[in-house]
Amino acid sequence: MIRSGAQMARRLSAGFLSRGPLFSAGAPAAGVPLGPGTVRTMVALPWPFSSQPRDFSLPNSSWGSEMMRLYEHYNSQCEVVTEAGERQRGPWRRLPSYNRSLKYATGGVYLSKLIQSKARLFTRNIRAPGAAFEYVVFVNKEEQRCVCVFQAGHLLEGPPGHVHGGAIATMIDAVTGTHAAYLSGPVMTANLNINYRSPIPLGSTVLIESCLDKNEGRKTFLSCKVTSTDGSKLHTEATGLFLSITVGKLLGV
Ligand SMILES: CCCCCCCCCCCCCCCC(=O)SCCNC(=O)CCNC(=O)[C@H](O)C(C)(C)COP(=O)(O)OP(=O)(O)OC[C@H]1O[C@@H](n2cnc3c(N)ncnc32)[C@H](O)[C@@H]1OP(=O)(O)O
Repeated sequence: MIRSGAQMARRLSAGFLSRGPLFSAGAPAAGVPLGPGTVRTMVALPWPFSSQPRDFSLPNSSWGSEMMRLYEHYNSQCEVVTEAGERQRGPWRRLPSYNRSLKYATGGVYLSKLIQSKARLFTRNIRAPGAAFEYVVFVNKEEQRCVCVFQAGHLLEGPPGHVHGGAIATMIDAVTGTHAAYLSGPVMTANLNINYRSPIPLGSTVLIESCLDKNEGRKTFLSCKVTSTDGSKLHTEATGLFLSITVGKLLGV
């Protein structure tokens, strides 16, 4: 059956809307029950021999002690054990991250084929662990807050020994954009306003925090701070405006 671009966009749009949040990843997390009596475990085979997509938000050998400490801090709050010994979802949720982000977003596989099969998420296309953007994003739905633990690799140098301002802007866009998409569905960055307050040493781990300021119709306003991991040093602050878009907009119909 031949469909017009507009028909295809409507179908995809309906698919996105009816199939839940963008971040229901294609591959289930480790140990997630799939149905009565079945538990699929995502075995940590050394990439690239695994048939599963690589989730870049999981620890790898390049992560330093501070990156690991903060990962464990937030990850331990993704699941809590009640007094009765039951496991329950905690206040935080780790968002998976793939280099074909659209393909592994719910319903995105068709869209990723239509747009460009070779497309890769900019921050996730350098294979060497630790060379560039190492990060993991956690969201707290109740507090409408998002935290990213970011370790900046040697390929991101700008001023000698420090992180390039464009790489910092990239991470701010990625974190606030992910947060906006989590809150509001498909969005595009309309405005980013960034103030650089103190340089980030290359190789260091920093925290990038995004908070919802307000929602007004199609507009999601967020503010963002990049700080040292103990919060004592402010590196960068930013505000962002994201506009909700239809899938048709991405397809240009
Ligand atoms: C399907 C997705 C699944 C994804 C699942 C995986 C997720 C994996 C996470 C990856 C995370 C990476 C996140 C990267 C995100 C980018 O980097 S996006 C790339 C950079 N951004 C762009 O290229 C956007 C380019 N600009 C545009 O396409 C269009 O201008 C926009 C932003 C879509 C807006 O166009 P529009 O929809 O026609 O809206 P328009 O009618 O012009 O304006 C609507 C309202 O917004 C206001 N407005 C528009 N622009 C502005 C502005 N710059 N400043 C202030 N107000 C503005 C207007 O004044 C108007 O206000 P009202 O009059 O309604 O009060």
